[in-house]
Amino acid sequence: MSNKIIIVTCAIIEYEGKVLVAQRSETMAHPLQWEFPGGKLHTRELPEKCIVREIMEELQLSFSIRYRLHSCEYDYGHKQIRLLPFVGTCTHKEVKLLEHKRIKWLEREELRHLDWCKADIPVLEQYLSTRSSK
Ligand SMILES: Nc1nc2c([nH]c(=O)n2[C@H]2C[C@H](O)[C@@H](COP(=O)(O)OP(=O)(O)OP(=O)(O)O)O2)c(=O)[nH]1
Repeated sequence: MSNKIIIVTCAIIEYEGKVLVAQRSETMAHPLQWEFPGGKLHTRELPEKCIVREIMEELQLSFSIRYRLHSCEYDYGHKQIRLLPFVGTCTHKEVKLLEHKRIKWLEREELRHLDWCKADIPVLEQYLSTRSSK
């Protein structure tokens, strides 16, 4: 059990009916696992600003938020993460990979087949259960 909570924003980016997923590189924490891209909230930063900044910094994509999902906490033992998920879109699908190993655009039925970071599983389930009603 860890008492240090790291606040992390993440983006579920939808474009032409597909969803962007990103594979963490060998040198990152959770190497080669899949995630919704994003990053740590800076001091006094609004989560909405953070996620737009991170998606530009990591993928050179301009992210527009459509709605938020509930935050999800996960305890990795040595660190505790609170993920703040945002669902939105972007203006094109070509990315520049500045941190990740690769990305994929997947149908939502394909999303469960990946080796996800553990903290992302409840975010994914929440997204799959709410998306069709939005
Ligand atoms: N971005 C992101 N991080 C996640 C997800 N799931 C998950 O467990 N994490 C963890 C991995 C890291 O421990 C932490 C986020 O760190 P990061 O390395 O992506 O964030 P960052 O770009 O702001 O980090 P830094 O290199 O600037 O310190 O949250 C996710 O879906 N997206």
